[in-house]
Amino acid sequence: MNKEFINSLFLRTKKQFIERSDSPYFLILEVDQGKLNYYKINELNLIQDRDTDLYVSFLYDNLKLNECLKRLNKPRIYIMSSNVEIIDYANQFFLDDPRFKELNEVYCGLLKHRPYVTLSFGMSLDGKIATRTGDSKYISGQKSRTFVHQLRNSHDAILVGINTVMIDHPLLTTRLKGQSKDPIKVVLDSDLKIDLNEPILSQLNHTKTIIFTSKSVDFDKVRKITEKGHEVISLDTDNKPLDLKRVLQILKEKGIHSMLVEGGSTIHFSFIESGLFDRLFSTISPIIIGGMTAKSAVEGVGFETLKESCKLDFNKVIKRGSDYIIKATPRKEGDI
Ligand SMILES: NC(=O)C1=CN([C@@H]2O[C@H](COP(=O)(O)OP(=O)(O)OC[C@H]3O[C@@H](n4cnc5c(N)ncnc54)[C@H](OP(=O)(O)O)[C@@H]3O)[C@@H](O)[C@H]2O)C=CC1
Ligand SMILES: Nc1c(N[C@@H]2O[C@H](COP(=O)(O)O)[C@@H](O)[C@H]2O)[nH]c(=O)[nH]c1=O
Repeated sequence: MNKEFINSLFLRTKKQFIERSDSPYFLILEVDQGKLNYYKINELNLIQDRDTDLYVSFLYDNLKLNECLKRLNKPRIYIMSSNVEIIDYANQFFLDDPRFKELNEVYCGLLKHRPYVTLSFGMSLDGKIATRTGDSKYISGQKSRTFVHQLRNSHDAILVGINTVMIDHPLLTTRLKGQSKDPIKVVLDSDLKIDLNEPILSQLNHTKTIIFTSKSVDFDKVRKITEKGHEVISLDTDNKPLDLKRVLQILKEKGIHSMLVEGGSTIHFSFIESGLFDRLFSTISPIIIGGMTAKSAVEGVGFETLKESCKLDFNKVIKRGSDYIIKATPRKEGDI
């Protein structure tokens, strides 16, 4: 794909994207051998890039998208939008259509130099994500956990911090009825503390795990991990915490376009503080955990003043079983 071409398109339309509340999306089709089969180009005013096999169209409604996709034969599809609802819709559409499931070459996301980042956590009514002893499985009820597995299914990767791995020993797989896809697992672990017997490093796991570390780590351990089929990426510094921008950039270069961040509290704060997320799902369950030392959903050092705090918009409240899932997105500058 010609990134420069796409970037220039994005820049040209940025103003329009931001100003319209029903922001349009554009569809980029990379088509087999330059042929658009069974498809009337004029219908969507497709623009063709001279140097590549890319066709671009600006779309305003989902119906047209359905029509267009049904007629195409083996396209690679990139749907870009500044509107997360559209991304959700498009993800849903492709997941429901077996033809596109097979293609597995669909990218729905924002045009950025990093993956599209979704934060998700399950907390008690009093904002705790674990008890003081670290017991956390599970705070969320069965139905909201299914929702989280749907999120896992629709993201390319899932990221957690090393403490979560060491305390929870998670699987981080997608467990849904019927066909589903496991995300690539990503762990931030500066000192490579991860135990080789962790479930996410077991060979029974289908997708690989990428561990980000700092420069000085035990190379023998790195070898053992890579022999199991996983990857260790050492950032060229011993600075702590690991540089999230760099981590995200590397993941994007590896073809990871969307990433779910599932904790814990320290990781959440890092993403929030640096503004490196696009949406957040907070699942609230009707239980109270209490305890000064029990982890809250977001910790780290926290913001000093309310002025500095992270402002969000509530977009949606979803009821799943006895839980409420709140979807929120970062408030854009200038919003009230
Ligand atoms: N209910 C829920 O939804 C969830 C609950 N949890 C709970 O959260 C708890 C763990 O949370 P917590 O202790 O905060 O630990 P985290 O899982 O957030 O891991 C934090 C560690 O990650 C490493 N790290 C590396 N780079 C970064 C970075 N840029 N930003 C932040 N951390 C980085 C650091 O260790 P180092 O310096 O060694 O690299 C840091 O101490 C567990 O009890 C778990 O059960 C976790 C997830 C979800
Ligand atoms: N406990 C908890 C969550 N925990 C997250 O899920 C991970 C466990 O995944 P798995 O081993 O695949 O089931 C755990 O390490 C943490 O990242 N998430 C939620 O939505 N709600 C919950 O109540």
